[in-house]
Amino acid sequence: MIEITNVTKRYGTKIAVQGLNLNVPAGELFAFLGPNGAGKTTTIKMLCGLLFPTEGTVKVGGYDVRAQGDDARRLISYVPDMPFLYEKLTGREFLQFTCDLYGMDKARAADQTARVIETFHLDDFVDDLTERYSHGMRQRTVFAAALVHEPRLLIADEPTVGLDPKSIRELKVLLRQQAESGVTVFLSTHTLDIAQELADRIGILDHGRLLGCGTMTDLRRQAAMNGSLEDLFLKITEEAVAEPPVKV
Ligand SMILES: Nc1ncnc2c1ncn2[C@@H]1O[C@H](COP(=O)(O)OP(=O)(O)OP(=O)(O)O)[C@@H](O)[C@H]1O
Repeated sequence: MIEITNVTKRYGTKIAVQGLNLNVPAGELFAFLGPNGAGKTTTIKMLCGLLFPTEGTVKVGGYDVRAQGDDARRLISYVPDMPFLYEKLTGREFLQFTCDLYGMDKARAADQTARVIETFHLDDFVDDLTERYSHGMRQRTVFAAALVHEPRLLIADEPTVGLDPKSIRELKVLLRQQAESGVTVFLSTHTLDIAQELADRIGILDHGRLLGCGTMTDLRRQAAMNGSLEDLFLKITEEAVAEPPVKV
């Protein structure tokens, strides 16, 4: 579903992503980790077509994000770490607006809107203006909007930050269910225990280079140690200096 091939992204002389190769198959829950400034957001923006690589290609669902952007974007939903809602719309109006953006016909939009309102337990507040929502209510509404058009690739940047334990549990269940239903989930996070618990595979990026990528077993083998993802992450990033990037 995701094919990133030899991608480098420069901002002027600054190299944010360097020689990145990464394939993520359909239905995988992939966690993308890295210290601050590693290049995660830059990579995500290239996946969504918000930025283009300086070198290399990014494909989603077989579509080149640059040359066939409309086709690629139809498959994608992106939930950024600071989700945006139109404050003067109600949650329901925001969902309708999202359905319109994706060109959904009225019947499908109505069915899908009802489905996500139920899934995310929005009934109690979906007809209130979103400016009155708490962080958790906003996050649930944003995820509902992200899934209302049934994307094939769901990209979520730090989705659990600021949520209470029950909402985190619900979100974790939802992300796994999405992956099991065939949706590719690309999760960028600093919360390593969530990545360890949820992800099929984990990629570790630092200074724009992919230092490690695989299952927990693969990463333990690479780091030559048994430990938590936190232990592996610290070892791999600390040992990374001057190591060549991993090709996946
Ligand atoms: N618009 C920009 N212009 C110049 N440099 C940028 C720009 N955006 C990002 N960078 C730089 O590119 C590098 C990668 O940034 P990016 O935001 O992709 O990292 P990140 O892994 O998402 O970090 P964080 O975890 O802190 O959000 C950083 O050194 C950052 O300063």
